[in-house]
Amino acid sequence: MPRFAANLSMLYTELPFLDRFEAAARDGFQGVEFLFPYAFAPEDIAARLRGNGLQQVLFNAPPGGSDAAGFEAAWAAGQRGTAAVVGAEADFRTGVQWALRYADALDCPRIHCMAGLLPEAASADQISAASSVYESNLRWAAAQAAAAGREILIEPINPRDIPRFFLNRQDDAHAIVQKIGAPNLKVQFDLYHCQIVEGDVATKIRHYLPTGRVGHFQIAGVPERHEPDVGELNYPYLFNVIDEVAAACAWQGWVGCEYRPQRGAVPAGTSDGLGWLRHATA
Ligand SMILES: O=C(O)C(=O)[C@H](O)CO
Ligand SMILES: [Mg+2]
Repeated sequence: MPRFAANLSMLYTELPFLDRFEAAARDGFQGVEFLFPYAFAPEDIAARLRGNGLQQVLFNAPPGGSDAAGFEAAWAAGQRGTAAVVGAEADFRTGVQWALRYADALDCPRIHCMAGLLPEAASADQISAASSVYESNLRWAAAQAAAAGREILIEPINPRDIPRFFLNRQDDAHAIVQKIGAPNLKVQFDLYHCQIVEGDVATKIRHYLPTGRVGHFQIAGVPERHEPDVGELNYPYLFNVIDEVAAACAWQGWVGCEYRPQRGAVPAGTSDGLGWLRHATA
């Protein structure tokens, strides 16, 4: 079975953030991911990782803004990344530098750089300008990350959850990664978003995983974004597909569990809903 990482921004939210690490380890996770570490000192997060025998496998570069308070304010104001946002190039670079410092402290191999939003009713010229900024920002970020031994990931996100998000489709993500051609620039393949936007998920795993351009998977039930055993995707089948293809191409990444638990009562809500994980790893 794939290696599963708990997404601590969505799982265990019944607990304070720093206590979620222990809860994840107690449930058998060996890796964790989350959106943003910037509200906490890197050494405090590193201590929780070490103390619970966990690996940090992924987190996001800031969503906008230029310092820790600004990052939180940007997220609260609806900013969803700066990589493809014309005029936000300085914030993008500052954000990547912050992320690389945290990645070093947390020994985290991957950083997700969210693309950000297009303007309302974007014209063809505005879309083309966003594409150019996206390409030059990602080239720069991949070079910075390569020097630090890290990967940069980009993720297609469905436009129902994030209207006007610049990157929605797997083929568009792979096209930009191929065009830039940096070996440490990869795609974060979130099966939840893929199913909502385009479907044909198993075939896309078989097509894209062997290219070497997939850096990470994420999962959730569709359409409610609850546990993976709730909804229209057959995850036991998809886990077998990932296993089979990963073995054939020696892929050794992680599958992030990025869903909102629906089962059980607080405080055991997240753990109660992990029957799917116990079944998958039995
Ligand atoms: O929303 C998702 O699927 C993600 O993975 C982002 O990192 C969070 O917006
Ligand atoms: Mg995701």
